[in-house]
Amino acid sequence: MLELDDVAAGYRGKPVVSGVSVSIPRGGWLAIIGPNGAGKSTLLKAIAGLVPYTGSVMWNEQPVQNLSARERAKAFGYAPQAPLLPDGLSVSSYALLGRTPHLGTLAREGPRDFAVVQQVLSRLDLATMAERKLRTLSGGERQRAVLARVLAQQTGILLLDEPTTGLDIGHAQALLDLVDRLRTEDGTTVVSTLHDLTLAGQYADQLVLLDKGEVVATGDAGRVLDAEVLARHYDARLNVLHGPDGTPVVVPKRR
Ligand SMILES: Nc1ncnc2c1ncn2[C@@H]1O[C@H](COP(=O)(O)OP(=O)(O)OP(=O)(O)O)[C@@H](O)[C@H]1O
Repeated sequence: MLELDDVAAGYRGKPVVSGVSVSIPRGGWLAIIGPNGAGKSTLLKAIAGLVPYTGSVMWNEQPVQNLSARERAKAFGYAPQAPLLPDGLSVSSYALLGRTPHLGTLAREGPRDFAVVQQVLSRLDLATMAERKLRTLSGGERQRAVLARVLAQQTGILLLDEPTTGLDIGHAQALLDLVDRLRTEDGTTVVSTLHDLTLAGQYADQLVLLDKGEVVATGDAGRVLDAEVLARHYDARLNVLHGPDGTPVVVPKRR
């Protein structure tokens, strides 16, 4: 269980997000949605321990501040929105970095580590470019390499900042399906920001809508993806239709 209670976070002592309280059960998926600048990435970074916060973040009933660096790296896998990549590294060497928290002091990677990396690369459609340098990849391929490193980390919680940015619809679906499988098979807990509201509703079982740093709606997709609520907070013209299984489909309306 990941529990946030009255979390506020920001920069140089000035909060940009506040009053966030939410519980995500093991294997749950929380999508943080909201307009640009609402504070989504900041909230994710606070959970990852990368920006200071007030309030509490508990993992399995323990404050995460009490975790050692290694425990934290085993518990939290964080994929930032636009990471700086070591361009000269190959895709497989980069993904192998995700195994670091699992190695003993001074220990080298073993067969299991290589097997995990190989499996993740193949699931992300990167197996054929395992030996390519990161600088030679396309934008979407680089994005998938970042996710490969985080997935190879095999953490209890995945914190994914806009994981589908730059991915075509097929690769976006493959990635989200893979993450979904990890949570159902391994009980991985997922917190992700997502701009694609339809995908957020399809994959997450809980959504938090942030606007100007505050939670303005929370609950399942049927509740949060409400046309009037979204139009107001995104300042957008849109309709919410419903797919055959009842999931909301958010459609922009041209003037
Ligand atoms: N390092 C920083 N120092 C100061 N202010 C920052 C910093 N990073 C973000 N901010 C500000 O905090 C606010 C929230 O930013 P954040 O990146 O969390 O928003 P977001 O909801 O993820 O936006 P987007 O959808 O555009 O990615 C914005 O006003 C942003 O300008």
